[in-house]
Amino acid sequence: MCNKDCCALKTALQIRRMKILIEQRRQQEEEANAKPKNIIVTPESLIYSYDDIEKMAKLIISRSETRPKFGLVCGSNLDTLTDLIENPIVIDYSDIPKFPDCTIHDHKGKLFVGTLMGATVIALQGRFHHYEGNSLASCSMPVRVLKLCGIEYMILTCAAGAVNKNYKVGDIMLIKDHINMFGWFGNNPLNGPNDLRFGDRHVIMADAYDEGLIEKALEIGLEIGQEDRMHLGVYACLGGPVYETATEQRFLRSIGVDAVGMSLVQEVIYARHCGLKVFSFSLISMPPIEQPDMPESVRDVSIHQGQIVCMELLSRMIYKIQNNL
Ligand SMILES: O=P(O)(O)O[C@@H]1C[C@H](O)[C@@H](CO)O1
Ligand code: HPA
Repeated sequence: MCNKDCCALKTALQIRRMKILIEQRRQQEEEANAKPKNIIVTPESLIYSYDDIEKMAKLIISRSETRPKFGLVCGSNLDTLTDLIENPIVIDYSDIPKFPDCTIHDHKGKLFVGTLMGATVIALQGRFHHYEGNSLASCSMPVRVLKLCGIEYMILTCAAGAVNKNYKVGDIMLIKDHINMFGWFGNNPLNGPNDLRFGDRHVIMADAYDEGLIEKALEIGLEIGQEDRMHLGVYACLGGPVYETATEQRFLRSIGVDAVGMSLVQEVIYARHCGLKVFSFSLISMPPIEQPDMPESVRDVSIHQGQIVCMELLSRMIYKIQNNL
């Protein structure tokens, strides 16, 4: 299913050609970086320097005895994912120099370092959203910190509203692709001078969501008998904090979007820029606009059931990856 759905344009040949082009441009970029800059907008990429990121990473890994393999960002309604982490060391964001504050419900501003299914995991209980007043580079900065901590896999989660009429509250959407509305209008966390220590100037996004990891997640859905609750879909990031209008939702549906949210894609961009493998899923927290809204108590129960499935999915994913299953 994945091969068919996961982008017709993603042929191996096309990606290889793009990689050759990127390699050719690396040298030009090194030369260009050495020249004085003539920058007309405040560049996102200058907000955190490599040194800033390295200092944060050193502080975090000094608290861990083993090398972390997995990074996790817990979305809204998904802070309970950190309950899976054994013997965690917990660091307040306020103790990490230059980390912004979390200002919204469910995002507690705590970083966990610990073990999950035998692997060392660094989990962020709280992300930064653009609508809170953060630049996109600040929103995605933690991904670079985790990269310098040594992780290989970036697991990104979020709450989302259903656009696909077959989705229900409490369902899980495995993200196979996204539409980056910010990017359409020239707003990208990579805007500005590129630091080659993180990655190349241009980033291929046609294979952003790792197909092998999606396959594993689909297998897990079957193993735990939750395949009806689990979907494979396309996420669109709007700016928030307002929810989309009915017309916006119909428009999103018409262009192939299955769920809509206010985050995640900028983190995926940073993760792919620095070569991390990405696995992402959304917990559906709002029904599509055409479905009648449900009483709060019913919605809470459905979300709670979804949270439990997300916990099972996460721990089995880590187990499978860790044991090459
Ligand atoms: O961090 P995520 O994307 O999970 O949070 C979403 C976006 C809003 O902050 C909130 C809306 O319900 O959930
Ligand atoms: O319904 C939604 N719409 C947009 N963003 C969201 N984030 C959580 N739920 C939603």
